[in-house]
Amino acid sequence: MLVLRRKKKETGCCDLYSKADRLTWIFYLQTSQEAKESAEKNHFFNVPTFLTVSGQLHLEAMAGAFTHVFTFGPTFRAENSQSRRHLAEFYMVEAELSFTESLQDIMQVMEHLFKTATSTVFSKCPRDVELFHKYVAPAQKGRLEQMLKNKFVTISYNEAVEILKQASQTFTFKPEWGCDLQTEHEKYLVKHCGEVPVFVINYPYDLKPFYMRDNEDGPQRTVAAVDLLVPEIGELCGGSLREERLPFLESRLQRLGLTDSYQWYLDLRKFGSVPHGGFGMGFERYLQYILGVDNIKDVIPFPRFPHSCLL
Ligand SMILES: NC(=O)C[C@H](N)C(=O)O
Repeated sequence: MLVLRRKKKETGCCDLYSKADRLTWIFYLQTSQEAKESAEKNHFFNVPTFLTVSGQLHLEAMAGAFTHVFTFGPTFRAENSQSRRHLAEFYMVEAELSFTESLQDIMQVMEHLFKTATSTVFSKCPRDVELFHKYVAPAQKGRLEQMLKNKFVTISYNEAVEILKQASQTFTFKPEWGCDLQTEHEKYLVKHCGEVPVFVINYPYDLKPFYMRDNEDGPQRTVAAVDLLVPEIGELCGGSLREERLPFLESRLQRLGLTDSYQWYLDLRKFGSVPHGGFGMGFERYLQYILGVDNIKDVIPFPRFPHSCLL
């Protein structure tokens, strides 16, 4: 954690904590209806409060003032998944960069962060790393050293779907343009590219959240989104250019019926915005990958996942 924090600081990033989000962890987890009722009764914040899924929108506000910002903290997902790569609470390092107009700029920062953090962990904590590479995943060290020397591969979502369609392997989920990539697809793509980290870029518009920038390559066809897939794990990082154009954002939020909830976010554009983008990297998945740990629940002291919150 310290290495990631230091790496971001060294590159001139400003360290921020989304405090309002953090306050929400101390509250009892509730459904949105329960939260609304209890907020009406108790008037603590006067509004329903929730566990945060990401610090991104707060970072976007701060990137307007400080240009390059990052945060590192707990985030929550209510996905009912018992897989060896999902947690209900996980830590995420997130960065946001102003004055960037290309997804390549974001990918460069992602790759640089991954590589410099990993080399630093290897050189500063050799005994801890050695323990895992000796007893848990003996082949991992060589693979990672190789990976650090080579440039990550980039393919578009269109190319990814074509590769999957031409695969001799039969998938449980048939690959189709417009459908999300499943774990089995991600694994195949990484294998196809030589078991190296792979950036998949330009996903279908309808698959991605409202804040991603329309590529204008057809009527709402793709957005400037990127996912970084790594061997054994699948998605490690996700990011995008953000939609900084007010009319685009307004019409998308309107179609989704979210205009009122995100008025403050629209105001960021209304009163002056710049092209910007960012990404998030799951910390436990990062540890899983560099140490070669099979189950995500083994890289966090108190794993919380569906139907289990022991401590
Ligand atoms: N900061 C990011 O781009 C991460 C993204 N908001 C996510 O939750 O995956």
